[in-house]
Amino acid sequence: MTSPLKVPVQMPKEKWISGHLTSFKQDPLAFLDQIQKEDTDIVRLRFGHQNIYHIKDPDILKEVLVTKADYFKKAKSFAVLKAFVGEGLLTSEGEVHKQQRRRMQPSFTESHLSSYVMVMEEETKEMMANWKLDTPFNIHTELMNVALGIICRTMFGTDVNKDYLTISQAIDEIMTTSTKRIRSLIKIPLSVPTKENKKYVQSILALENVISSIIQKRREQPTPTRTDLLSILMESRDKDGNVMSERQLRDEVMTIFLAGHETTANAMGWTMYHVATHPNVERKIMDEIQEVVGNSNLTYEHAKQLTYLKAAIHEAIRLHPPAWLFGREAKESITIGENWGLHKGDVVHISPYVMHRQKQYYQEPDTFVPERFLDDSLKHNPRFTYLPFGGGARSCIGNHFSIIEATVVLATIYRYNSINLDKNYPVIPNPLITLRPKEGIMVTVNDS
Ligand code: HEM
Repeated sequence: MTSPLKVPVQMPKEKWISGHLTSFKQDPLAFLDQIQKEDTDIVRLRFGHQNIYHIKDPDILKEVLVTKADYFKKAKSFAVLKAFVGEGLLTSEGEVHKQQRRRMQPSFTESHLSSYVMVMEEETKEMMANWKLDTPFNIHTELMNVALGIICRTMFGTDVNKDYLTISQAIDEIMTTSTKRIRSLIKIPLSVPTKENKKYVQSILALENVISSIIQKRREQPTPTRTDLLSILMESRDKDGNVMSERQLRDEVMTIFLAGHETTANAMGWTMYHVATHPNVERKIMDEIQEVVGNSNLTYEHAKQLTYLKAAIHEAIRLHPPAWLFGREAKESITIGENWGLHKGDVVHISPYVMHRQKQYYQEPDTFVPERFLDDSLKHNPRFTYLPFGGGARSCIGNHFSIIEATVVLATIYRYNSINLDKNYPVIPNPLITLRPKEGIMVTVNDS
């Protein structure tokens, strides 16, 4: 006899129509703290008519992301992202996804990563050349621009220097409005010309223009010896010998363009924020850089050896994971964990923010301690207690790229500078699609 399906505990305080969506929208991180406090592996929520199961147990996460992954697809909220990334790697499903992932993987292998280090260092030095000592500035904006420069040069073999302002304004608009649309029960179709829709569509068009000119430039100056991602995408053929459609090419370039710089810039920003509030950590990072790199140019081998800096990056994205919440949707009825029953269409929430702050896996979970990634304290933790890059077949393709990038950029900065937070500007996390510092991070720079 099969045991009856279990129904997870329902979060308290739901509203009649919106369910828990109203309290979630008011303060998403405080809402996640409430979920953290619930003494159960899965918490049941309702956003309007949508059932949501928030999973807190690493073994059940493994089922959703790995062992039973075929029963799930990307969550419905990803439909909003399709307005700008279309059917790129992040949002596509099934065979299209598998084929595209196979095509793009070579750009992320170790041999390619090592060839990107010089560009990463160069872009960082160019950024630093404009810094004025002891004058406050927003380092988060600088990191966004440097990450954008790096992704464009390494993946698409071009730079977009003159477009920084247009791009950053468009991205801010897209992030804010998409988040609003994801959290609205009623979404006004983009074809309806409301003021908000018009601004949103214009921002998407502004990015599309940037992407089109990247592709156009390559068409006008093809270089057969190139091996960057753009060449791979433009030259690869399917089993019938056909090249990728214009639309697919645009979607993949847009996906890498967006997913490849915003998240890494946030990871670097949060690391700099935590390091600035822990001067002893900054000192250790500087000493390590001096010991490993000395007076040489930074290389991939150096980056691999900067273990303390990398521990600080991992610790920062433990506390402030750029991808703080993502989801899946059940394609059919299925049970997970101890016979918890999900129906077709139910949504599963996975939050690195929640997983990374669980007391049973992290001592003093809210404290910044890079050393925990170097000693044995996390050794016995189950696999999905740390998942800043997701897991399974849909895990982040840019995982190693972003860690190398953050290591090279931050090593180049801390090699020459000490960074102090400007106390007049508090740093507040803003959970949009990614977890960003709300008004950026104001700092002053001193010689080290
Ligand atoms: C610290 C930086 C980054 C973080 C925290 C991050 C996080 C994530 C997470 C959590 C996922 C999985 C989402 C899901 O399962 O629904 C993901 C997927 C993805 N990421 Fe990243 N990412 C980062 C950097 C990058 C970079 C540098 C690139 C590209 C150069 C990139 C491209 C992608 C793509 C294309 C996917 C979809 C992969 C697939 O479904 O096959 N990401 N990322």
